[in-house]
Amino acid sequence: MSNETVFRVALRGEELLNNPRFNKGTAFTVPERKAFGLTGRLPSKVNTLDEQCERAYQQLENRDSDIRKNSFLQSLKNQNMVLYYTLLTRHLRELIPVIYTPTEAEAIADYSHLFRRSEGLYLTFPDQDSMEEDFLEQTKGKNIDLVVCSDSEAILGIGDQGVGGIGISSAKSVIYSLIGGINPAQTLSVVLDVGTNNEDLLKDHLYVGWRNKRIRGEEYDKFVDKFVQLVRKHIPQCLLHFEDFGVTNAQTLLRRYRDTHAVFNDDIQGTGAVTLSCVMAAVGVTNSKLSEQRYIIYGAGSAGLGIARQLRDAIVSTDSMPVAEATALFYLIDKHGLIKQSLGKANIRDDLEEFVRPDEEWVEVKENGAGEIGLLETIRKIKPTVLIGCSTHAGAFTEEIVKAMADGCDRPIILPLSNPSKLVEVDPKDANDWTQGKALLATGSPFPPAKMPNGKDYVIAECNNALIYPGLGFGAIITKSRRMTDTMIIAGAWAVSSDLASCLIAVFFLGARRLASLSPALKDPDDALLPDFADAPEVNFEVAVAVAEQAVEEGSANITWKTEEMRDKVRQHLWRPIYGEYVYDKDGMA
Ligand SMILES: NC(=O)C1=CN([C@@H]2O[C@H](COP(=O)(O)OP(=O)(O)OC[C@H]3O[C@@H](n4cnc5c(N)ncnc54)[C@H](O)[C@@H]3O)[C@@H](O)[C@H]2O)C=CC1
Ligand SMILES: CC(=O)C(=O)O
Ligand SMILES: [Mg+2]
Repeated sequence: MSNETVFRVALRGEELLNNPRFNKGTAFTVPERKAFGLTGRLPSKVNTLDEQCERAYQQLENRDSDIRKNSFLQSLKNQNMVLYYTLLTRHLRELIPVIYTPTEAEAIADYSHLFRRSEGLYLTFPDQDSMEEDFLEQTKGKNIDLVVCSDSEAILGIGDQGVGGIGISSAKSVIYSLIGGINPAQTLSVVLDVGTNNEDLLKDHLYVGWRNKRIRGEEYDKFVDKFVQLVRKHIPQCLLHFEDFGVTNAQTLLRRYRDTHAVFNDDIQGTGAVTLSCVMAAVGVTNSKLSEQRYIIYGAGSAGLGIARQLRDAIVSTDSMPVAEATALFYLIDKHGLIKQSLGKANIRDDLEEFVRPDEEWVEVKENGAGEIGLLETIRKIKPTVLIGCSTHAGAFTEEIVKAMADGCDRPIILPLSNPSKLVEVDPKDANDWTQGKALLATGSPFPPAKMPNGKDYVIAECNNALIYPGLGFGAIITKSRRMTDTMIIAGAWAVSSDLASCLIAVFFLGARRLASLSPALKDPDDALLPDFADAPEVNFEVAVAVAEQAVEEGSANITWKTEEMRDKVRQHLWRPIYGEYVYDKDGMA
């Protein structure tokens, strides 16, 4: 059970007050104060958690900017974990943007100036000889279920942030607990500090990371491998989540480790899953099928390729379309324009091979001023129904582009997904106005509602992987906690091929379908394409149940839960922030 109500605790006095996991501050009861040597260390009033929340919220509201609120919440997290998560839970919609995108991007970019205290495990390239010791210092006896790691090369859309990338590992871990229900004490946030190519950081004398150019090639691979092998050796049952790696390493690491450990790349798989849910909901509104769309993916990096593959795989499995035919529905555009044969090997990454368009398709299309087939040329020729942005190219979907989309179909599906908000490909309000409310829209960061021509609000769904990865991960964790290695093997018989990634993709697909089924737009076509983040815990509960059901049904987990008891079983594993009752025990938790 994740929510014990009586804790045997070995800490006393200052040590207890300084431990965020166990500290209750003014909520320590009188008997606890006596038992733990706290009476003289606290003011006499015993507060309820409600009162503490009220006070903390007032203090938060006094901060005049989101970045200051972010710092305040960071401090609170370091002081009192239950209060931190309770406050976030009670003001979820308001505070997610403060602890996650867009504000966390600002906090990461200014990490070395805002730094106060450690947020997790910092593994630095020159210190690799002591990696195992450092790793064990933070993991021993903790029963870690989840490790979130980043090498910081591609943080959100703001690029290489060096050691500051610990901020994204830590924010993603918090979201797992807040929305997914994973016990925060059983998560570990890691930054792999392999240097940085961010000149501003290298020049900054206050930079707290390793001041060195980014390590590449064999040295990098060995360093990351050393870390992954430690995870496998010491916490073999955990889910290892990769976040915001550069696109080449992201693909390579997923490929390299997916057969031997439960690894998950959020930018590829999580984004693919949430975008699939969003597009499923949108085609529900237009009363069409995934296989009846033509897709442009603008920005063919980790997210773009993950989305293309996830949508393509879904088309193959739901609409029974052959793989080659489904793949041909996709047009990927990157920095050098449409990805087509004549761009040549030098401009096309190997992993994009299957999506390369044949040149003969474009011989009659006039290139743009840069000598490329750009976004506009592609839209005019193929009349896409879906346009997805994950390019970090702010404002790329101009009025001309958006109107060209609307010229080609009645209800264009336009998803500018780049984060943070300032990098969005188009402000959804503009896209809505330019198409007289016809565009079906969702963004990667939160935006205010747009106005429909009839004066009604059009709620802009947030199509962010955080709406689905906590449930996917939680479902996978409770499933794999029994015997993950067997899961890989057994799932092979069920899934497309015998590797864990295929199993997870299949399982994720079910999670995505469950999320899509919760779309408000399916009840009212003018409503949001995805559920609101305020409902994210309930939504992710459903996702976790779907994932667990699938894992049990296919026999990929050694658990005997019956379908009808699945919801209760998943619920029992959910962690929620509550203060337990403490009993002093010198051999208890510390
Ligand atoms: N909403 C969500 O859940 C998610 C959103 N994202 C966002 O998507 C964006 C990309 O993220 P990743 O794929 O992880 O980064 P990435 O660096 O792997 O990919 C970005 C791609 O865009 C291309 N690109 C850059 N400028 C371009 C331009 N002017 N025209 C066309 N392509 C261009 C790059 O060459 C690269 O291939 C970021 O802003 C990120 O925050 C990423 C993951 C999840
Ligand atoms: C949401 C996310 O993972 C990103 O923007 O990178
Ligand atoms: Mg990311």
